[in-house]
Order: sequence, then C-alpha cells, then structure tokens
Amino acid sequence: MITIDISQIATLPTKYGIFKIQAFKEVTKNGEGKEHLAIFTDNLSDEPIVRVHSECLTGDALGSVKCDCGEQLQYALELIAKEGGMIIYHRQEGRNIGLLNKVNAYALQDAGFNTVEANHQLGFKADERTYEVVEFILHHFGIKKLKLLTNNPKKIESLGDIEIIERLPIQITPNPHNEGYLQVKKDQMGHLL
Ligand SMILES: Nc1nc2c(ncn2[C@@H]2O[C@H](COP(=O)(O)OP(=O)(O)OP(=O)(O)O)[C@@H](O)[C@H]2O)c(=O)[nH]1
Ligand SMILES: [Zn+2]
Repeated sequence: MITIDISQIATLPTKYGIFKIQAFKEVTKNGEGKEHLAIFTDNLSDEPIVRVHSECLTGDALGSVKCDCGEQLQYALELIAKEGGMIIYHRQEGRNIGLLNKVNAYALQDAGFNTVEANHQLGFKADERTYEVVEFILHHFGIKKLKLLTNNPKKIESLGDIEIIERLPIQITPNPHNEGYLQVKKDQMGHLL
C-alpha cells in the first residue's frame, strides 16, 4: 500500500491549450517521496486518451535530442489538448535510476556502451520503473478503460486492472543523435517502433 497526498485541482493554461492540473505526492515511511502530476482536459470521456510520460529532465526541459522524450511530450500535449485526455507526468527519471545515475549512464554511452549496457554497468536493470502510483492516479479519477499513448508494451502490461482498449503509437522522427538509442529500444527493450 502506498500513501499519497493529493493537491487541489488548478487551471494550467499552456501554449497547447488549457488544462487542469493536480499533484500526487508519495509519502514514505522515511518522509517525503516523489511528486507526480496529472494534467488533463475538462472533457474526460469514459475511455480517455492517456499518456504516462516518464520524467526526462534533459529531454523534457532542456531540449536534449539524445532521446525522444521531449518531442513525445510535446506531441502528447498537443494531441490531448485537441482530443481530450490525460497526461500522467511520472517522476521516475532515467527509467527510475535518477538523474545522477542517468548522467553517469550518458557518460558510459559517450564511451561506447548503449543505453541498456550503460544501466547494467551501473548495476541496474535496463528499466527500473514501477507503476503503482500511475494505477493510483487512474483509480482516483475513476478511469477504468483508456487508450494508451505509448510504444512500450511493458507499460501496457503494467497498469494492473486498468483496461487498455487501444494502443496509440507515439513516434517521432529519429535524428542522428537518437537513432542508435531508438534502435536499441526496438531491438532490446521490445518497443513497437
Ligand atoms: N537510464 C536511462 N534512462 C533514459 C535514457 N534515455 C532516456 N531515459 C529515460 O527513459 C524514460 C523514457 O523511457 P522511454 O524508453 O523513452 O519510453 P517509454 O516511456 O518506455 O515508452 P513510450 O511510452 O513509448 O515513450 C525517461 O525516464 C527518461 O529519463 C538513458 O540513456 N538511460
Ligand atoms: Zn529522454
């Protein structure tokens, strides 16, 4: 069981459209845990489009083109502003190894390891993410069925009793900096690319 503090709902006007925002803070035995966000439109249907976006500070905020995260986030915000739905901004940076370890993984990638090998070199699994808090947030909104915006089959399997009625792809055009990374996601992490 996880304990979660929940904020009020507030309005978040963005360049993509006007959303509502609500924050969810994990409360751990040792004190405060990670804070996540639900960003959603007013017109949520019974089967909304949902994007579970894993935090990538470098891609989401700094414009890094080493991965596809930043462009995926923009795509999701644009689509959901138009079609309605929800983005869960899941604060598990670096596939949940954290920012410091992700930068160390990037240094290993500079030295020739790929994204999976770099995690292994640091003693982590390729993907350390968990999705209990995502399930909690979906239950909180009473969402039982959804259309999931993802290329990652593992995410589809990780949402417990939530029914994924459709997978919507979220593909960006590769660039010279991320084409190797995207190839590894396809070949070694099972991404539907
Ligand atoms: N450890 C590690 N994490 C990375 C690296 N590049 C991106 N990430 C993190 O990977 C996460 C995004 O995962 P992706 O594999 O791009 O995509 P996904 O969320 O599994 O799947 P999609 O729903 O299809 O986007 C974010 O938490 C990023 O911070 C990397 O080289 N190493
Ligand atoms: Zn990224």
